[in-house]
This record gives sequence, structure tokens and C-alpha cells, in this order.
Amino acid sequence: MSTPFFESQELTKDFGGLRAVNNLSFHVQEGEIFGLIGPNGSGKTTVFNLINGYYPITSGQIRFQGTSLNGLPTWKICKLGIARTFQVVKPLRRMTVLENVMTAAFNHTDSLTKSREKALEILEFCGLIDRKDASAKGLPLGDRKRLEIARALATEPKLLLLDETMAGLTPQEQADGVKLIRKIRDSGITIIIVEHIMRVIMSLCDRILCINYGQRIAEGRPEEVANDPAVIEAYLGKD
Ligand SMILES: Nc1ncnc2c1ncn2[C@@H]1O[C@H](COP(=O)(O)OP(=O)(O)OP(=O)(O)O)[C@@H](O)[C@H]1O
Repeated sequence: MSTPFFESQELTKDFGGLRAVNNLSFHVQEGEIFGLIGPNGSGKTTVFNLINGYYPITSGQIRFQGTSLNGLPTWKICKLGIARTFQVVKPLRRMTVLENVMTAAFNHTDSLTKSREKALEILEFCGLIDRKDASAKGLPLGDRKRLEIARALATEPKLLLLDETMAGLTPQEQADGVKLIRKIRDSGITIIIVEHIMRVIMSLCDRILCINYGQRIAEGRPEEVANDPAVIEAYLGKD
């Protein structure tokens, strides 16, 4: 059997007495958009924090292109080709949009010229080029979310973890966001996306894993997961 592009095996995370992620196994194929959904507090962001090394794993394994990520620091995981965005976006406020993206581009180069070239290319790709000289602190939310994605892309990931990039956006901004995410995948980057907006998840994902209390409750194609009684119960309750 060939090595999976990304795999989590029996992943578990305890915060004291709270088991936030419980024996969670899944894999992602290269080129997929893979959705991770579940009610509030079900463990989605914690899974991202384990993948990118922000929290140590309690037990289990995470492998990326055959390499174990267990125990690696976040910067090494980023160098291996995994980038993420954060639910609450925090750009470097005193820098411009371009400078923000340049700092991320230094992941692969020491050259100012090359980081600038890379950042300009990414800003063009993300539809932010007209904002390049704007201060990051004054950006409206839609642009701040795009900047967050641009900064992640500038690290040149093979796998991108998107954490609620659509929250708080207008329907038009969401539609533009969906287009951008498809364009990112079409450029050869595999995506795991955490998102509460079901319209977005259903239209984007090849496969979806739904978790509750840190445990798998369903996995499959979007329509299969959306119609799964365990998923409906987790979101809406039993009655
Ligand atoms: N650093 C931490 N210390 C203690 N408990 C934590 C910590 N981080 C998360 N938790 C707990 O772990 C559980 C899972 O939280 P997590 O943020 O991963 O859920 P989530 O599915 O991303 O939620 P949401 O959809 O609301 O963002 C929750 O009960 C949360 O309170």
C-alpha cells in the first residue's frame, strides 16, 4: 500500500481531565479538500493545534508524507510543508500587507528581493495586490482573512489547514473565499478545512469527517455526512 499523504492514527489529546481529542484516526489524500466539522467545542481547532505542533500529542501518531510529526516544533512542521490559518486572525499590525506576507516568505529564503517577489505573487493570487501598501491594522475583516491565507501560502505549503476562514464574512465575501480556496487546491495544495458554514463545506469538500467530543461520528462524501443521523443528532439534539 502506498504511504498516505497525511494520516492521523489514534490521535488523543488530554487537557488535564478533559479528553479534547479521542482516539481519532483519519487520512487525507494529496489534492483533496478535506472537511473537519463538528459542534462547538468538539475538538476541531485542537486537532489543528496537534498537527502543527502547537500542543504536544498525548498519544497517537501524525504522519505527513511518511514522516512522523510527533514531537517536532511548529517551525519544523512548517518547513516540511504544513501551514495553517487561525480562527482569530492576528496580522503584524504595524506592518503593511506586503511586509506581513514577506515575513512568511522568509520560510524558504533569506533574500529580501526573493521574499518580496514571492509576496507580490501571492498577493496577486489572493486578490490583495491593490492593498499591498495598506497598514495591516486598518484592514476590513474580509481582507484580513485573505491576508491570513496569503501569509500561510507564502510559506509554500503542500498542506494548508484553514480554520474558519469564512466566519463573519458577507455572503459575497464567502463566495469569493470559496473561489480562492478552489484556486489554491487547483494550484496543487491539499487542504483540510474547519468551517461552521455548511453551504461552504458542502460545496468545497471532497470528503468530510464529523467529530463530537473529540471522536469520529461520521466520515464520507458531503451528502453522506450531511444525512447521517449521528451528525444530525450532534448538531440538533435528539428531539
Ligand atoms: N488550551 C486548552 N486548555 C484546556 N482546554 C482546552 C484548551 N484548548 C481547548 N480546550 C478544550 O478542548 C475542547 C475542544 O476545543 P476546540 O477549541 O478544539 O473545539 P472546536 O471544535 O474547535 O470548537 P469551536 O467550533 O467552538 O471553535 C473544548 O472543551 C475546549 O474547552
